[in-house]
Order: sequence, then C-alpha cells, then structure tokens
Amino acid sequence: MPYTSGFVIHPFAPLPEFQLPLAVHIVHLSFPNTSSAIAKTMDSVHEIAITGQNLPAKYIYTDSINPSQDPSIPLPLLEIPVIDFNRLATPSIGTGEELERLRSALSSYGCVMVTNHRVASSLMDRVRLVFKQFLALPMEERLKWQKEVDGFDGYGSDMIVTKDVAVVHDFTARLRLITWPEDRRQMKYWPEKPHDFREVLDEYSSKLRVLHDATLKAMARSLNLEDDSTFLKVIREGGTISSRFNFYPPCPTPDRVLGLKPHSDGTVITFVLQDREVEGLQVLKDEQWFRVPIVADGLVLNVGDQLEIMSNGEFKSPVHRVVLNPKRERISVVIASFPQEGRQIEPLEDLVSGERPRLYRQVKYSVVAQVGYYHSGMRLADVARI
Ligand SMILES: O=C(O)CCC(=O)C(=O)O
Ligand SMILES: [Fe+2]
Repeated sequence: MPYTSGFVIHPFAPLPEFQLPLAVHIVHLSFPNTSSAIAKTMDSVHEIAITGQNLPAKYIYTDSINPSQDPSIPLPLLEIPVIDFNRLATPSIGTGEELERLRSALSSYGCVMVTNHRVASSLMDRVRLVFKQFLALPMEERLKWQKEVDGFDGYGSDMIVTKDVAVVHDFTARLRLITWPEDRRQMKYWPEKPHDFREVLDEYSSKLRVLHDATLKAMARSLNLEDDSTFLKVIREGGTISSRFNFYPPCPTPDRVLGLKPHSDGTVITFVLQDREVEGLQVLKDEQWFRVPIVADGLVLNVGDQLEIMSNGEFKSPVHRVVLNPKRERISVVIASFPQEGRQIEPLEDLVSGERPRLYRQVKYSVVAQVGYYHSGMRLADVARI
C-alpha cells in the first residue's frame, strides 16, 4: 500500500475531463444560516472540542493511522531544505546557486522552508493572533461567517464529496477566504471580529502575494524557462489566491483521528504559516512519514498538483497530513493559488523532450473534482499520469 491505511489510490480509471463518477454525491457539512441550525452545529469540530463530547465515529479510523510505527517512538524530523528567499531575489549574492538548491529540493522533497521572505515576524504573529481571537468568540458570532451549504468561502467544516465509500472526516474547522483578486473577495464571509481581522488579512495576503509571485518566477528560472512568468500567468489569467485558517483541537486519541488526511495540495503552490509552538504537519518521503519542524519565522512552501503537472514532473507535489496533539490545540494559516475554474492544465512544451517525454495528460481544473479526489485519497497528479 503506497501511503497509510485509510489512504488508498483508487483503481478506477481517469475520467474524461475529470468529471466525478455518477455515484458521487455531495454531503454538506455546514448548515443553513437559520437559528434552528445553530443547535445542529453543536456537532461541529469546534463545539466537540469546547464541550469535550465523545468523538463521533465519523472522525475515527478503525486502524491506527500508523500501523507500522511504534506510537511511543516519535516520527523522525524532516530535514527540510531551507531556501533563503533573499538570495533568490538578489542576483549579486548567488542567485544561481540558490535557484539550483530550490530546483533540486522541489524535485525530491516537493517542499522547502522559506526564510528571509520579507514578511515581518510581527505580522505573522498578528495573523495567528486574530485567528485565535476569532476562535475564542461565542459560537453565535463565529456562525455569522459560516459557509453556505455548497460554498467554499466562510467558516465551518469542509464540504465532503464522496464516492460510495465511507470517508473518515478531518478533525478540523476552517475559515477559507479568497484574497486575490480583490474583486473576487466575498466580504460577507470576512469576520469583523476581532476588529482588526480584515486589516491583518489584507496586509498579510498582499505581502504573501508578492512572495508568491516572486517564488513562481524563481521556480520558472530554476527550470531555465525563457519566460519567467510562465507559471504565474496561470494565476494572473483568471486564477485566484485563497487563505485558509485551520484550527485543530486537541485530541486524546491522536493515533486514530487525523487533523487532515494524507493529501497533496490541488493548488499551484501553497505557503503554510505553522503554529509557533505545536507541531502537526507531516510529510511522506520515501514511504516514511516525517515531522515538519517549526522554524521560527519560516514559511513552508509546497508544490501543488497543478504545478507538478505543468512542470512535467520536474517538481513533485508532496503527500502530507496533519496529526493532532493530545493536549494542545494547533492552528495554521495557508495561502494557496489556483487556476481559473475550467482551465486546461498540461505539461509545458519546453519541459517535454526526447529525453523527458510528456508524463501527464491534459486535465481541466475543477474545484469540485479536486475536493472529490481529496476525500477519495487520490492525487490529481497521479490520476493525470500517462
Ligand atoms: O496545517 C498545516 O500545517 C497544513 C495544512 C494543509 O496541508 C492544508 O491546508 O492543505
Ligand atoms: Fe495541504
């Protein structure tokens, strides 16, 4: 089995244009914004955490999530390659070397720890703080920003798209907000409490956009692409950048419940701002799970499936998951970029040659299909593989 129990690559053949099979149905986990709905949300992850209810079965894996691992021995720490963004962006101090380090890290690990990224540590702390303040608000206040039944933006558990299989749910509550382009922002889901939430997210997301754009350009340069905006164009031409605030409550049985199931991101690229104190992110490398270290002020950069395909496999989109801490809650804040809905994604011609044949077929980006793959334990990059 390639990953862990509970994560199996489904054998069914890739579907033309990545329509989900007819048997797929959508289970909505959020509730309509009515007062009677408030009682129902007592079942939500956040309320389970607050009231200490026993965990409903839908969150529990029947096998340990780490069957081959002695739970008393902690997993090894990932020696995640560290990339100095300042070196990438300042030609006079060795851009070439750092570009090669970036290329090599993204082709083997698929993730790097970015330092010297010009995002102030105080701003990163404010982002963590406003989310913690939001989480501490009374439920009625949080529910004002709740997702619609079939929407993606807002606060709540994710929509689950399943095949006929029983999907184990992630033990997390999330707040997802599109941040760019500005005319795609849906302000009705942007919390007004704490009072500076919007201002802090606006500032953080604009700083991250600069980092995002420069990083995608550096990635293109590291592959010697003639036009260093090649990857960036996919975002600029109708794509979006989203923020996702993840909350993982403490869990007394962390060997049977996951914060996020094993997945690779369906993004172009993803930046993860981790909790300052509580670990939880793990990456699968050479069929072994590793803990991702907390690096003060570092941002974890993950290649997403869209970029793995466009780079014809030069960059790998890493499988990762989030485990829970028995005593402490954890948060993370993700900024990720996506192509326009319906855009065709395929390997760049420049990266296909006699020595390196085309490895992926063309796929159409669809957010619903992406969520479906996620819950079925499939990677888009595997499904698209020729
Ligand atoms: O919480 C984390 O550290 C990672 C979150 C993540 O993988 C995701 O939101 O896709
Ligand atoms: Fe992820």
